[in-house]
Amino acid sequence: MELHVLNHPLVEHKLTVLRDKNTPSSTFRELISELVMLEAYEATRNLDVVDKPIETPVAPMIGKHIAEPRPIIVPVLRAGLGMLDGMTKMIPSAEVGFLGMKRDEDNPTKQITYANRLPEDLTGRQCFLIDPMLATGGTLVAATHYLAERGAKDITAINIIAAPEGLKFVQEQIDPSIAFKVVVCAVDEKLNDKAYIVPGLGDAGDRLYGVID
Ligand SMILES: O=P(O)(O)OC[C@H]1O[C@H](OP(=O)(O)OP(=O)(O)O)[C@H](O)[C@@H]1O
Ligand SMILES: O=c1cc[nH]c(=O)[nH]1
Ligand SMILES: [Mg+2]
Repeated sequence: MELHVLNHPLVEHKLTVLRDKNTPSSTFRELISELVMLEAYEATRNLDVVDKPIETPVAPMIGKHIAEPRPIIVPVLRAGLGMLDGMTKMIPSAEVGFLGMKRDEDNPTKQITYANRLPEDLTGRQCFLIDPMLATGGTLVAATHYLAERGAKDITAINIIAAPEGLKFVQEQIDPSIAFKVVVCAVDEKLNDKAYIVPGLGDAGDRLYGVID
């Protein structure tokens, strides 16, 4: 597993505003979108491209173009949806698949998968799993298995904040034959007794969309 932590003053500034409990949902949504665009720069460093001959107004040249099959972005609902608009701005030609997963808060290492809308065959596709929080790592492992069962061999997870415990769990659980990368803005201190990231930012889904249960 390859881990990239964005070390950048702009990221640190935006993250601090994001974490602040007094930041309203409207600003929280904008910041998530801006942060994922900055992460996308690192996350897409190995995006497959092919030569593309074009003519500028001055001369012909061979440029680069995103290769087929198109990359696929998979937001993990709900909170991952908050990162979708930033990702599709950065890769407008990507396809989007959906995975609805929710932690069982009475047993946070368990997830309930309540929705999926993904191509059956992901062979040869570069996949980008987006979800703001990597806490116990259970959701990311389950989502990665889901994609791997469909043939995905190149998966990049883009999270805003990760916990060290979750990163360790993911590292242990992901099949080493998968090219697997995790890009995060910060690795926090620890999990609390409810498996929330400390200091974290609280429940990302609730801060984006409100408390529904
Ligand atoms: O690493 P884990 O311990 O699995 O926790 C991380 C998961 O928890 C949150 O989703 P949540 O279950 O709160 O669902 P929501 O997005 O609908 O709020 C978050 O968006 C991740 O999907
Ligand atoms: O801190 C956490 C842990 C899981 N899910 C969240 O949204 N936040
Ligand atoms: Mg939630």
